Amino acid sequence: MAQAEDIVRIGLLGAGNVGAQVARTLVEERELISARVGTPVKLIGVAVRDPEAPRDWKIPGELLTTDAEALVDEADLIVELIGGYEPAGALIERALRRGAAVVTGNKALLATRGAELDAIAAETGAVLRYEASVGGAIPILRPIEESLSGDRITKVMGIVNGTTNYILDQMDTTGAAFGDALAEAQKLGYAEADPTADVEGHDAAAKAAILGTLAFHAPFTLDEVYCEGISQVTADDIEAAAASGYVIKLLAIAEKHDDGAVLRVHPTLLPRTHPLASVRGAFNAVFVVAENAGELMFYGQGAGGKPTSSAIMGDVVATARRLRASVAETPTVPAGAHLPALPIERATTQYYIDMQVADREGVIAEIAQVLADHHVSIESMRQPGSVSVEGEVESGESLGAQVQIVTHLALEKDLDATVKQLKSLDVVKSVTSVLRVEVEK
Ligand SMILES: NC(=O)c1ccc[n+]([C@@H]2O[C@H](COP(=O)([O-])OP(=O)(O)OC[C@H]3O[C@@H](n4cnc5c(N)ncnc54)[C@H](O)[C@@H]3O)[C@@H](O)[C@H]2O)c1
Ligand SMILES: N[C@@H](CCO)C(=O)O
Ligand code: NA
Repeated sequence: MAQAEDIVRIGLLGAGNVGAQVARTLVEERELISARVGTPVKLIGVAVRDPEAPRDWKIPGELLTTDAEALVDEADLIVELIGGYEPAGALIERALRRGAAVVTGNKALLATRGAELDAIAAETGAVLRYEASVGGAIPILRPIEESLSGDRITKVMGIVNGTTNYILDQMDTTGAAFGDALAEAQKLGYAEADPTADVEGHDAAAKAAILGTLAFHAPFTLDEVYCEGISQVTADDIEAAAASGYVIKLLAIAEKHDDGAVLRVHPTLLPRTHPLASVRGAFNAVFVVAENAGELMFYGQGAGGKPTSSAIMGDVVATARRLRASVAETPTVPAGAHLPALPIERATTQYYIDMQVADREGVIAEIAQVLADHHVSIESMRQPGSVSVEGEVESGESLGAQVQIVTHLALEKDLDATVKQLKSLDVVKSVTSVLRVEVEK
């Protein structure tokens, strides 16, 4: 596309939370960005759905258009910030097919059609970059793709959704109600257009698929990620966790095994001393473990218009430099690469089990035996004291007691079988919650 000393013509699709900030930077900081690229850059148009809509930054009227396709056909570099599958997917494909570069933050699309879009880009020699899609402002994809390209990554684990971290943090620290905390996260520009994607873990799962793909050099898709969101996490769970010295976080984990990889997203208990436990508000943090590098931690603002625009602009500068230099890129995921996604039953982690049990002798021994029978060993056990069951208690009936167990590392398959058998015991009235625990990084 652009030749040396040419102007790099940039087309922006979407001017919402992130897009408006990107437009502002491209207009107000045009000289700086051009100097960083080494070639003049120019924002030639901003495709929007409604030119009259109020925005966080007022875009000059002459840049606004509702004809996204025409803009795609004219620009050297397209920044896609509409989000969702369509029309974003078709517009990105259209740009790549004509060899134009694309910068996007669209994790939902990348986690479903990433390999296909990469293949189109490879075919036409177009550049496709998406640093903003994971961890907002945090430089995480480029370090994985470039800085760690001479090492073997074995695990990536982190807090990658700002909205849910904000909600859990507010519930934990201020006792805010779930709905109020979500409304605030939406107001602050952290949430997806449909916040179900955040709350049910789909956004984090898309990010897990992207992280796994780049870390393990093989394609993984959203539907290969085991996913549990935070809608089942109650204020009682958070309180019980706090009483035992834990905090609940939604973690995304991609773990390499000899014969594949387990990718999973679920609420997780972390000891308050764990580095990820202190990640507050909409901040994100990602641990990367590599054979030679050991443990690395990346931390920063994971959501919000301005922070995310920083990652978009980094990709814009890097891409515009590439257009100018016309250097071919070696793909991070080689054509034909394949690594099986393993089922959640293959995951190994620690577990927290909270139960209401009969308050009588021998109960603990009976429970311990069930765990032992399934090769699940106990790290710690608490009995926060007898608690009353709700409603009327007839005289002579036992009140029941609470038992909280944290296991050592166990296989998910064994844990499932353990919980199933515990539920069938007469002495176990109910298993109130089962949560995975990460004690180690
Ligand atoms: N907000 C964040 O913190 C954040 C962080 C990282 C990545 N992202 C991703 O960036 C993208 C944009 O996020 P956002 O928060 O800015 O979303 P947003 O909903 O605020 O903005 C999207 C904009 O696109 C517009 N739009 C919809 N259809 C259009 C069309 N056909 N043509 C032109 N414009 C159209 C909408 O009117 C809206 O203004 C999404 O893919 C999101 O997942 C967002
Ligand atoms: N909705 C996303 C935006 C950042 O990708 C989040 O809350 O993390
Ligand atoms: Na990022």
